[in-house]
Amino acid sequence: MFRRKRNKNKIGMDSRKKMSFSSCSVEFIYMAASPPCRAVWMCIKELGIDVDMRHIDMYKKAEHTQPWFVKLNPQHTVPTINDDGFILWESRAILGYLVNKYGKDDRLYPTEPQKRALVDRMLYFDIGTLYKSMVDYFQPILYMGSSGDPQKANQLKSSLDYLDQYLEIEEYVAGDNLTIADLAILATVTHLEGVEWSYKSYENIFRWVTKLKTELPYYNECNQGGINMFKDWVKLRREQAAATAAEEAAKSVRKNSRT
Ligand SMILES: N[C@@H](CCC(=O)N[C@@H](CS)C(=O)NCC(=O)O)C(=O)O
Repeated sequence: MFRRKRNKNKIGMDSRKKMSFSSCSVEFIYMAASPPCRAVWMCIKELGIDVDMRHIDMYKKAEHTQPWFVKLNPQHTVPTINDDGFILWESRAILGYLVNKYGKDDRLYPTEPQKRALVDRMLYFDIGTLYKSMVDYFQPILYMGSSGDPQKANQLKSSLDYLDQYLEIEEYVAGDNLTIADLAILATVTHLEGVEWSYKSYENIFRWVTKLKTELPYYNECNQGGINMFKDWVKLRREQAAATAAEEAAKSVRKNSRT
């Protein structure tokens, strides 16, 4: 287990925001554009707890590679929390921990075994199927300029089909009230807005997202800025990929005209 003493002075105060609700000692290290971070942020709001928010810029400054952060989390992923020396990463583990430790009741993460199993099933569905298929499809496009593997696109579509089926019979993804599985999956699905992949044709998903966007008073605060940040980054990556392709084409024309 990673435990570190909390040392506020090591971490610059400029990037910190204090959220004041009921008192706790959690430091939340996040990047707004990251879906797992948005999920944890929504959970913090839902629980009404007081956290120190530390934003790190992974896009322009690669702050997640700085020694202080790698020392804290060798996997250098956000979200990461520091709860008075208890360090935890992996968003779905963080969601469960925050509710277990700070929830006034077990509504967001039921303790009754079968109810909890249904929430866990959807959290595992998210990390192993839905979020995974989204990353598998979009990462080669955004990082390597690939045009997109149709087989991976189909995997993403079938993950969305499964979710759409689940939501045909349920109000929320794991039953008839909001749980941490909704927060995780809401953050995943809305990430598609950043790459302009429409999920409107998945009627039940669209209805559920629209409902949560109006039902959760903190939705915009925790999500909209991050989705826009991601959108800008996607635009930049696409422009860079187009410029590289144009340069390669010009090189090849020059080479052919010489031979
Ligand atoms: N399964 C992890 C995924 C975390 C993750 O990959 N976060 C990305 C941002 S969305 C990250 O920190 N990437 C930096 C890196 O992997 O070095 C979770 O849910 O927390």
